[in-house]
Amino acid sequence: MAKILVIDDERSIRNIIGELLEMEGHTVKTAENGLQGYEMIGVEPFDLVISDIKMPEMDGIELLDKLIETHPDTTVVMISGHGSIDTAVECIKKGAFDYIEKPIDMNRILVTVKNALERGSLVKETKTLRRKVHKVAEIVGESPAIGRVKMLIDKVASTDARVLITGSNGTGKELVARWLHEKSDRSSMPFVEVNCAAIPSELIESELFGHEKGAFTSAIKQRKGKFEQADGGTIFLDEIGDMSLAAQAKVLRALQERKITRVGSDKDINVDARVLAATNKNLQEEIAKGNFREDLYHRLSVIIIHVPNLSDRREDIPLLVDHFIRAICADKGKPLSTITPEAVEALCAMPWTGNIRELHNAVERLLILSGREITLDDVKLNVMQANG
Ligand SMILES: Nc1ncnc2c1ncn2[C@@H]1O[C@H](COP(=O)(O)OP(=O)(O)OP(=O)(O)O)[C@@H](O)[C@H]1O
Repeated sequence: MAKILVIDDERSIRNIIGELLEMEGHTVKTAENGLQGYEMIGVEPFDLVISDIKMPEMDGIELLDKLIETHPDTTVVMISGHGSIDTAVECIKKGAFDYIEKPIDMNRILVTVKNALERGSLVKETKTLRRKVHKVAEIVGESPAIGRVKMLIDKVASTDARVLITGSNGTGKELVARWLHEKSDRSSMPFVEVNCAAIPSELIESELFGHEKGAFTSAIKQRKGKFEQADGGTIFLDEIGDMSLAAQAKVLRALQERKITRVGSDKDINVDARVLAATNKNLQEEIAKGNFREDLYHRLSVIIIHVPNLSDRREDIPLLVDHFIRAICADKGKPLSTITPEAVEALCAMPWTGNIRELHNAVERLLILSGREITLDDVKLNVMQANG
């Protein structure tokens, strides 16, 4: 059943609609004006908002405008008084789903709510399907080293345990994080990635936790942070070892209390996001140097998945080369190229300090620069020499 928020300054209207919908099995909360309602929506999500138009503090139109900006997926139904039908029609043009006229007709409410909830679930379903179409790439490899990684993914994905993914650049840490999400019960909800190294330290707090309008000079409107965007889903904190100590303290609080506060606000917001983190740094060393908080490390590393270097699983290289040739040719709409066994052997013997990303780029380069068959000479000329 759905969670519905009824906003009206007339208590009798709130009660009539509330009781009716509760009898239908829905969970109903009420607010006296737009401002109060908007604050409640900031704290917990609602499947449907039913709002009066004329109200003190913040009216229904202003509320609708704000919701379209900050909660575009929320379905809104307006309640219009005798004189405000034109305004109600305006609201529908803006994005409200429908309106109900006063005096309230019980049957009309039930039909409108049913339709509005159906629309809401269709929007969610479409998003889920869209996400499914962008399927997560396969983890290719049959070596014992990658087999252990896959086994750990299968074991821990469906738990809500926090996972720290370690390994060098380009080994596939992000891919592991995506699979942990994909194989979890949260897979129909968002997977939100944050590259902690790419965000300047003075912006990271607002990026992670959001901000209120006017919280700082460039905060021209309210914005949800990544933790809120990941509510119900997974947040992936990539390059966590590069996060400033100040930001680490804030993340620690979010993990301990499962609550966040937007910059410029003093209100706590509950968030239910599973946290995955990755790093190519040795966090124990960073702790010893005073660059990383030990308490945060222990919060993040309930499970540790180490993704091995490609040089430690060379037996996977032929499979990966074959996989990348097929994937890149299909992607570019090119006929399938082949590669000679000697060329594969040469690729297997290379150092691959950039790991799978480097191998992928090398195969892409070979497909561009070689003929339909990739030979040992092609590898020597375009990969070995190019890599010095
Ligand atoms: N086992 C694998 N099979 C197929 N493709 C893989 C595999 N592992 C990684 N890849 C591909 O290699 C590329 C690099 O992987 P990914 O971005 O996950 O690495 P990373 O460890 O997160 O890198 P960085 O530390 O630089 O962020 C991606 O295109 C990914 O899809």
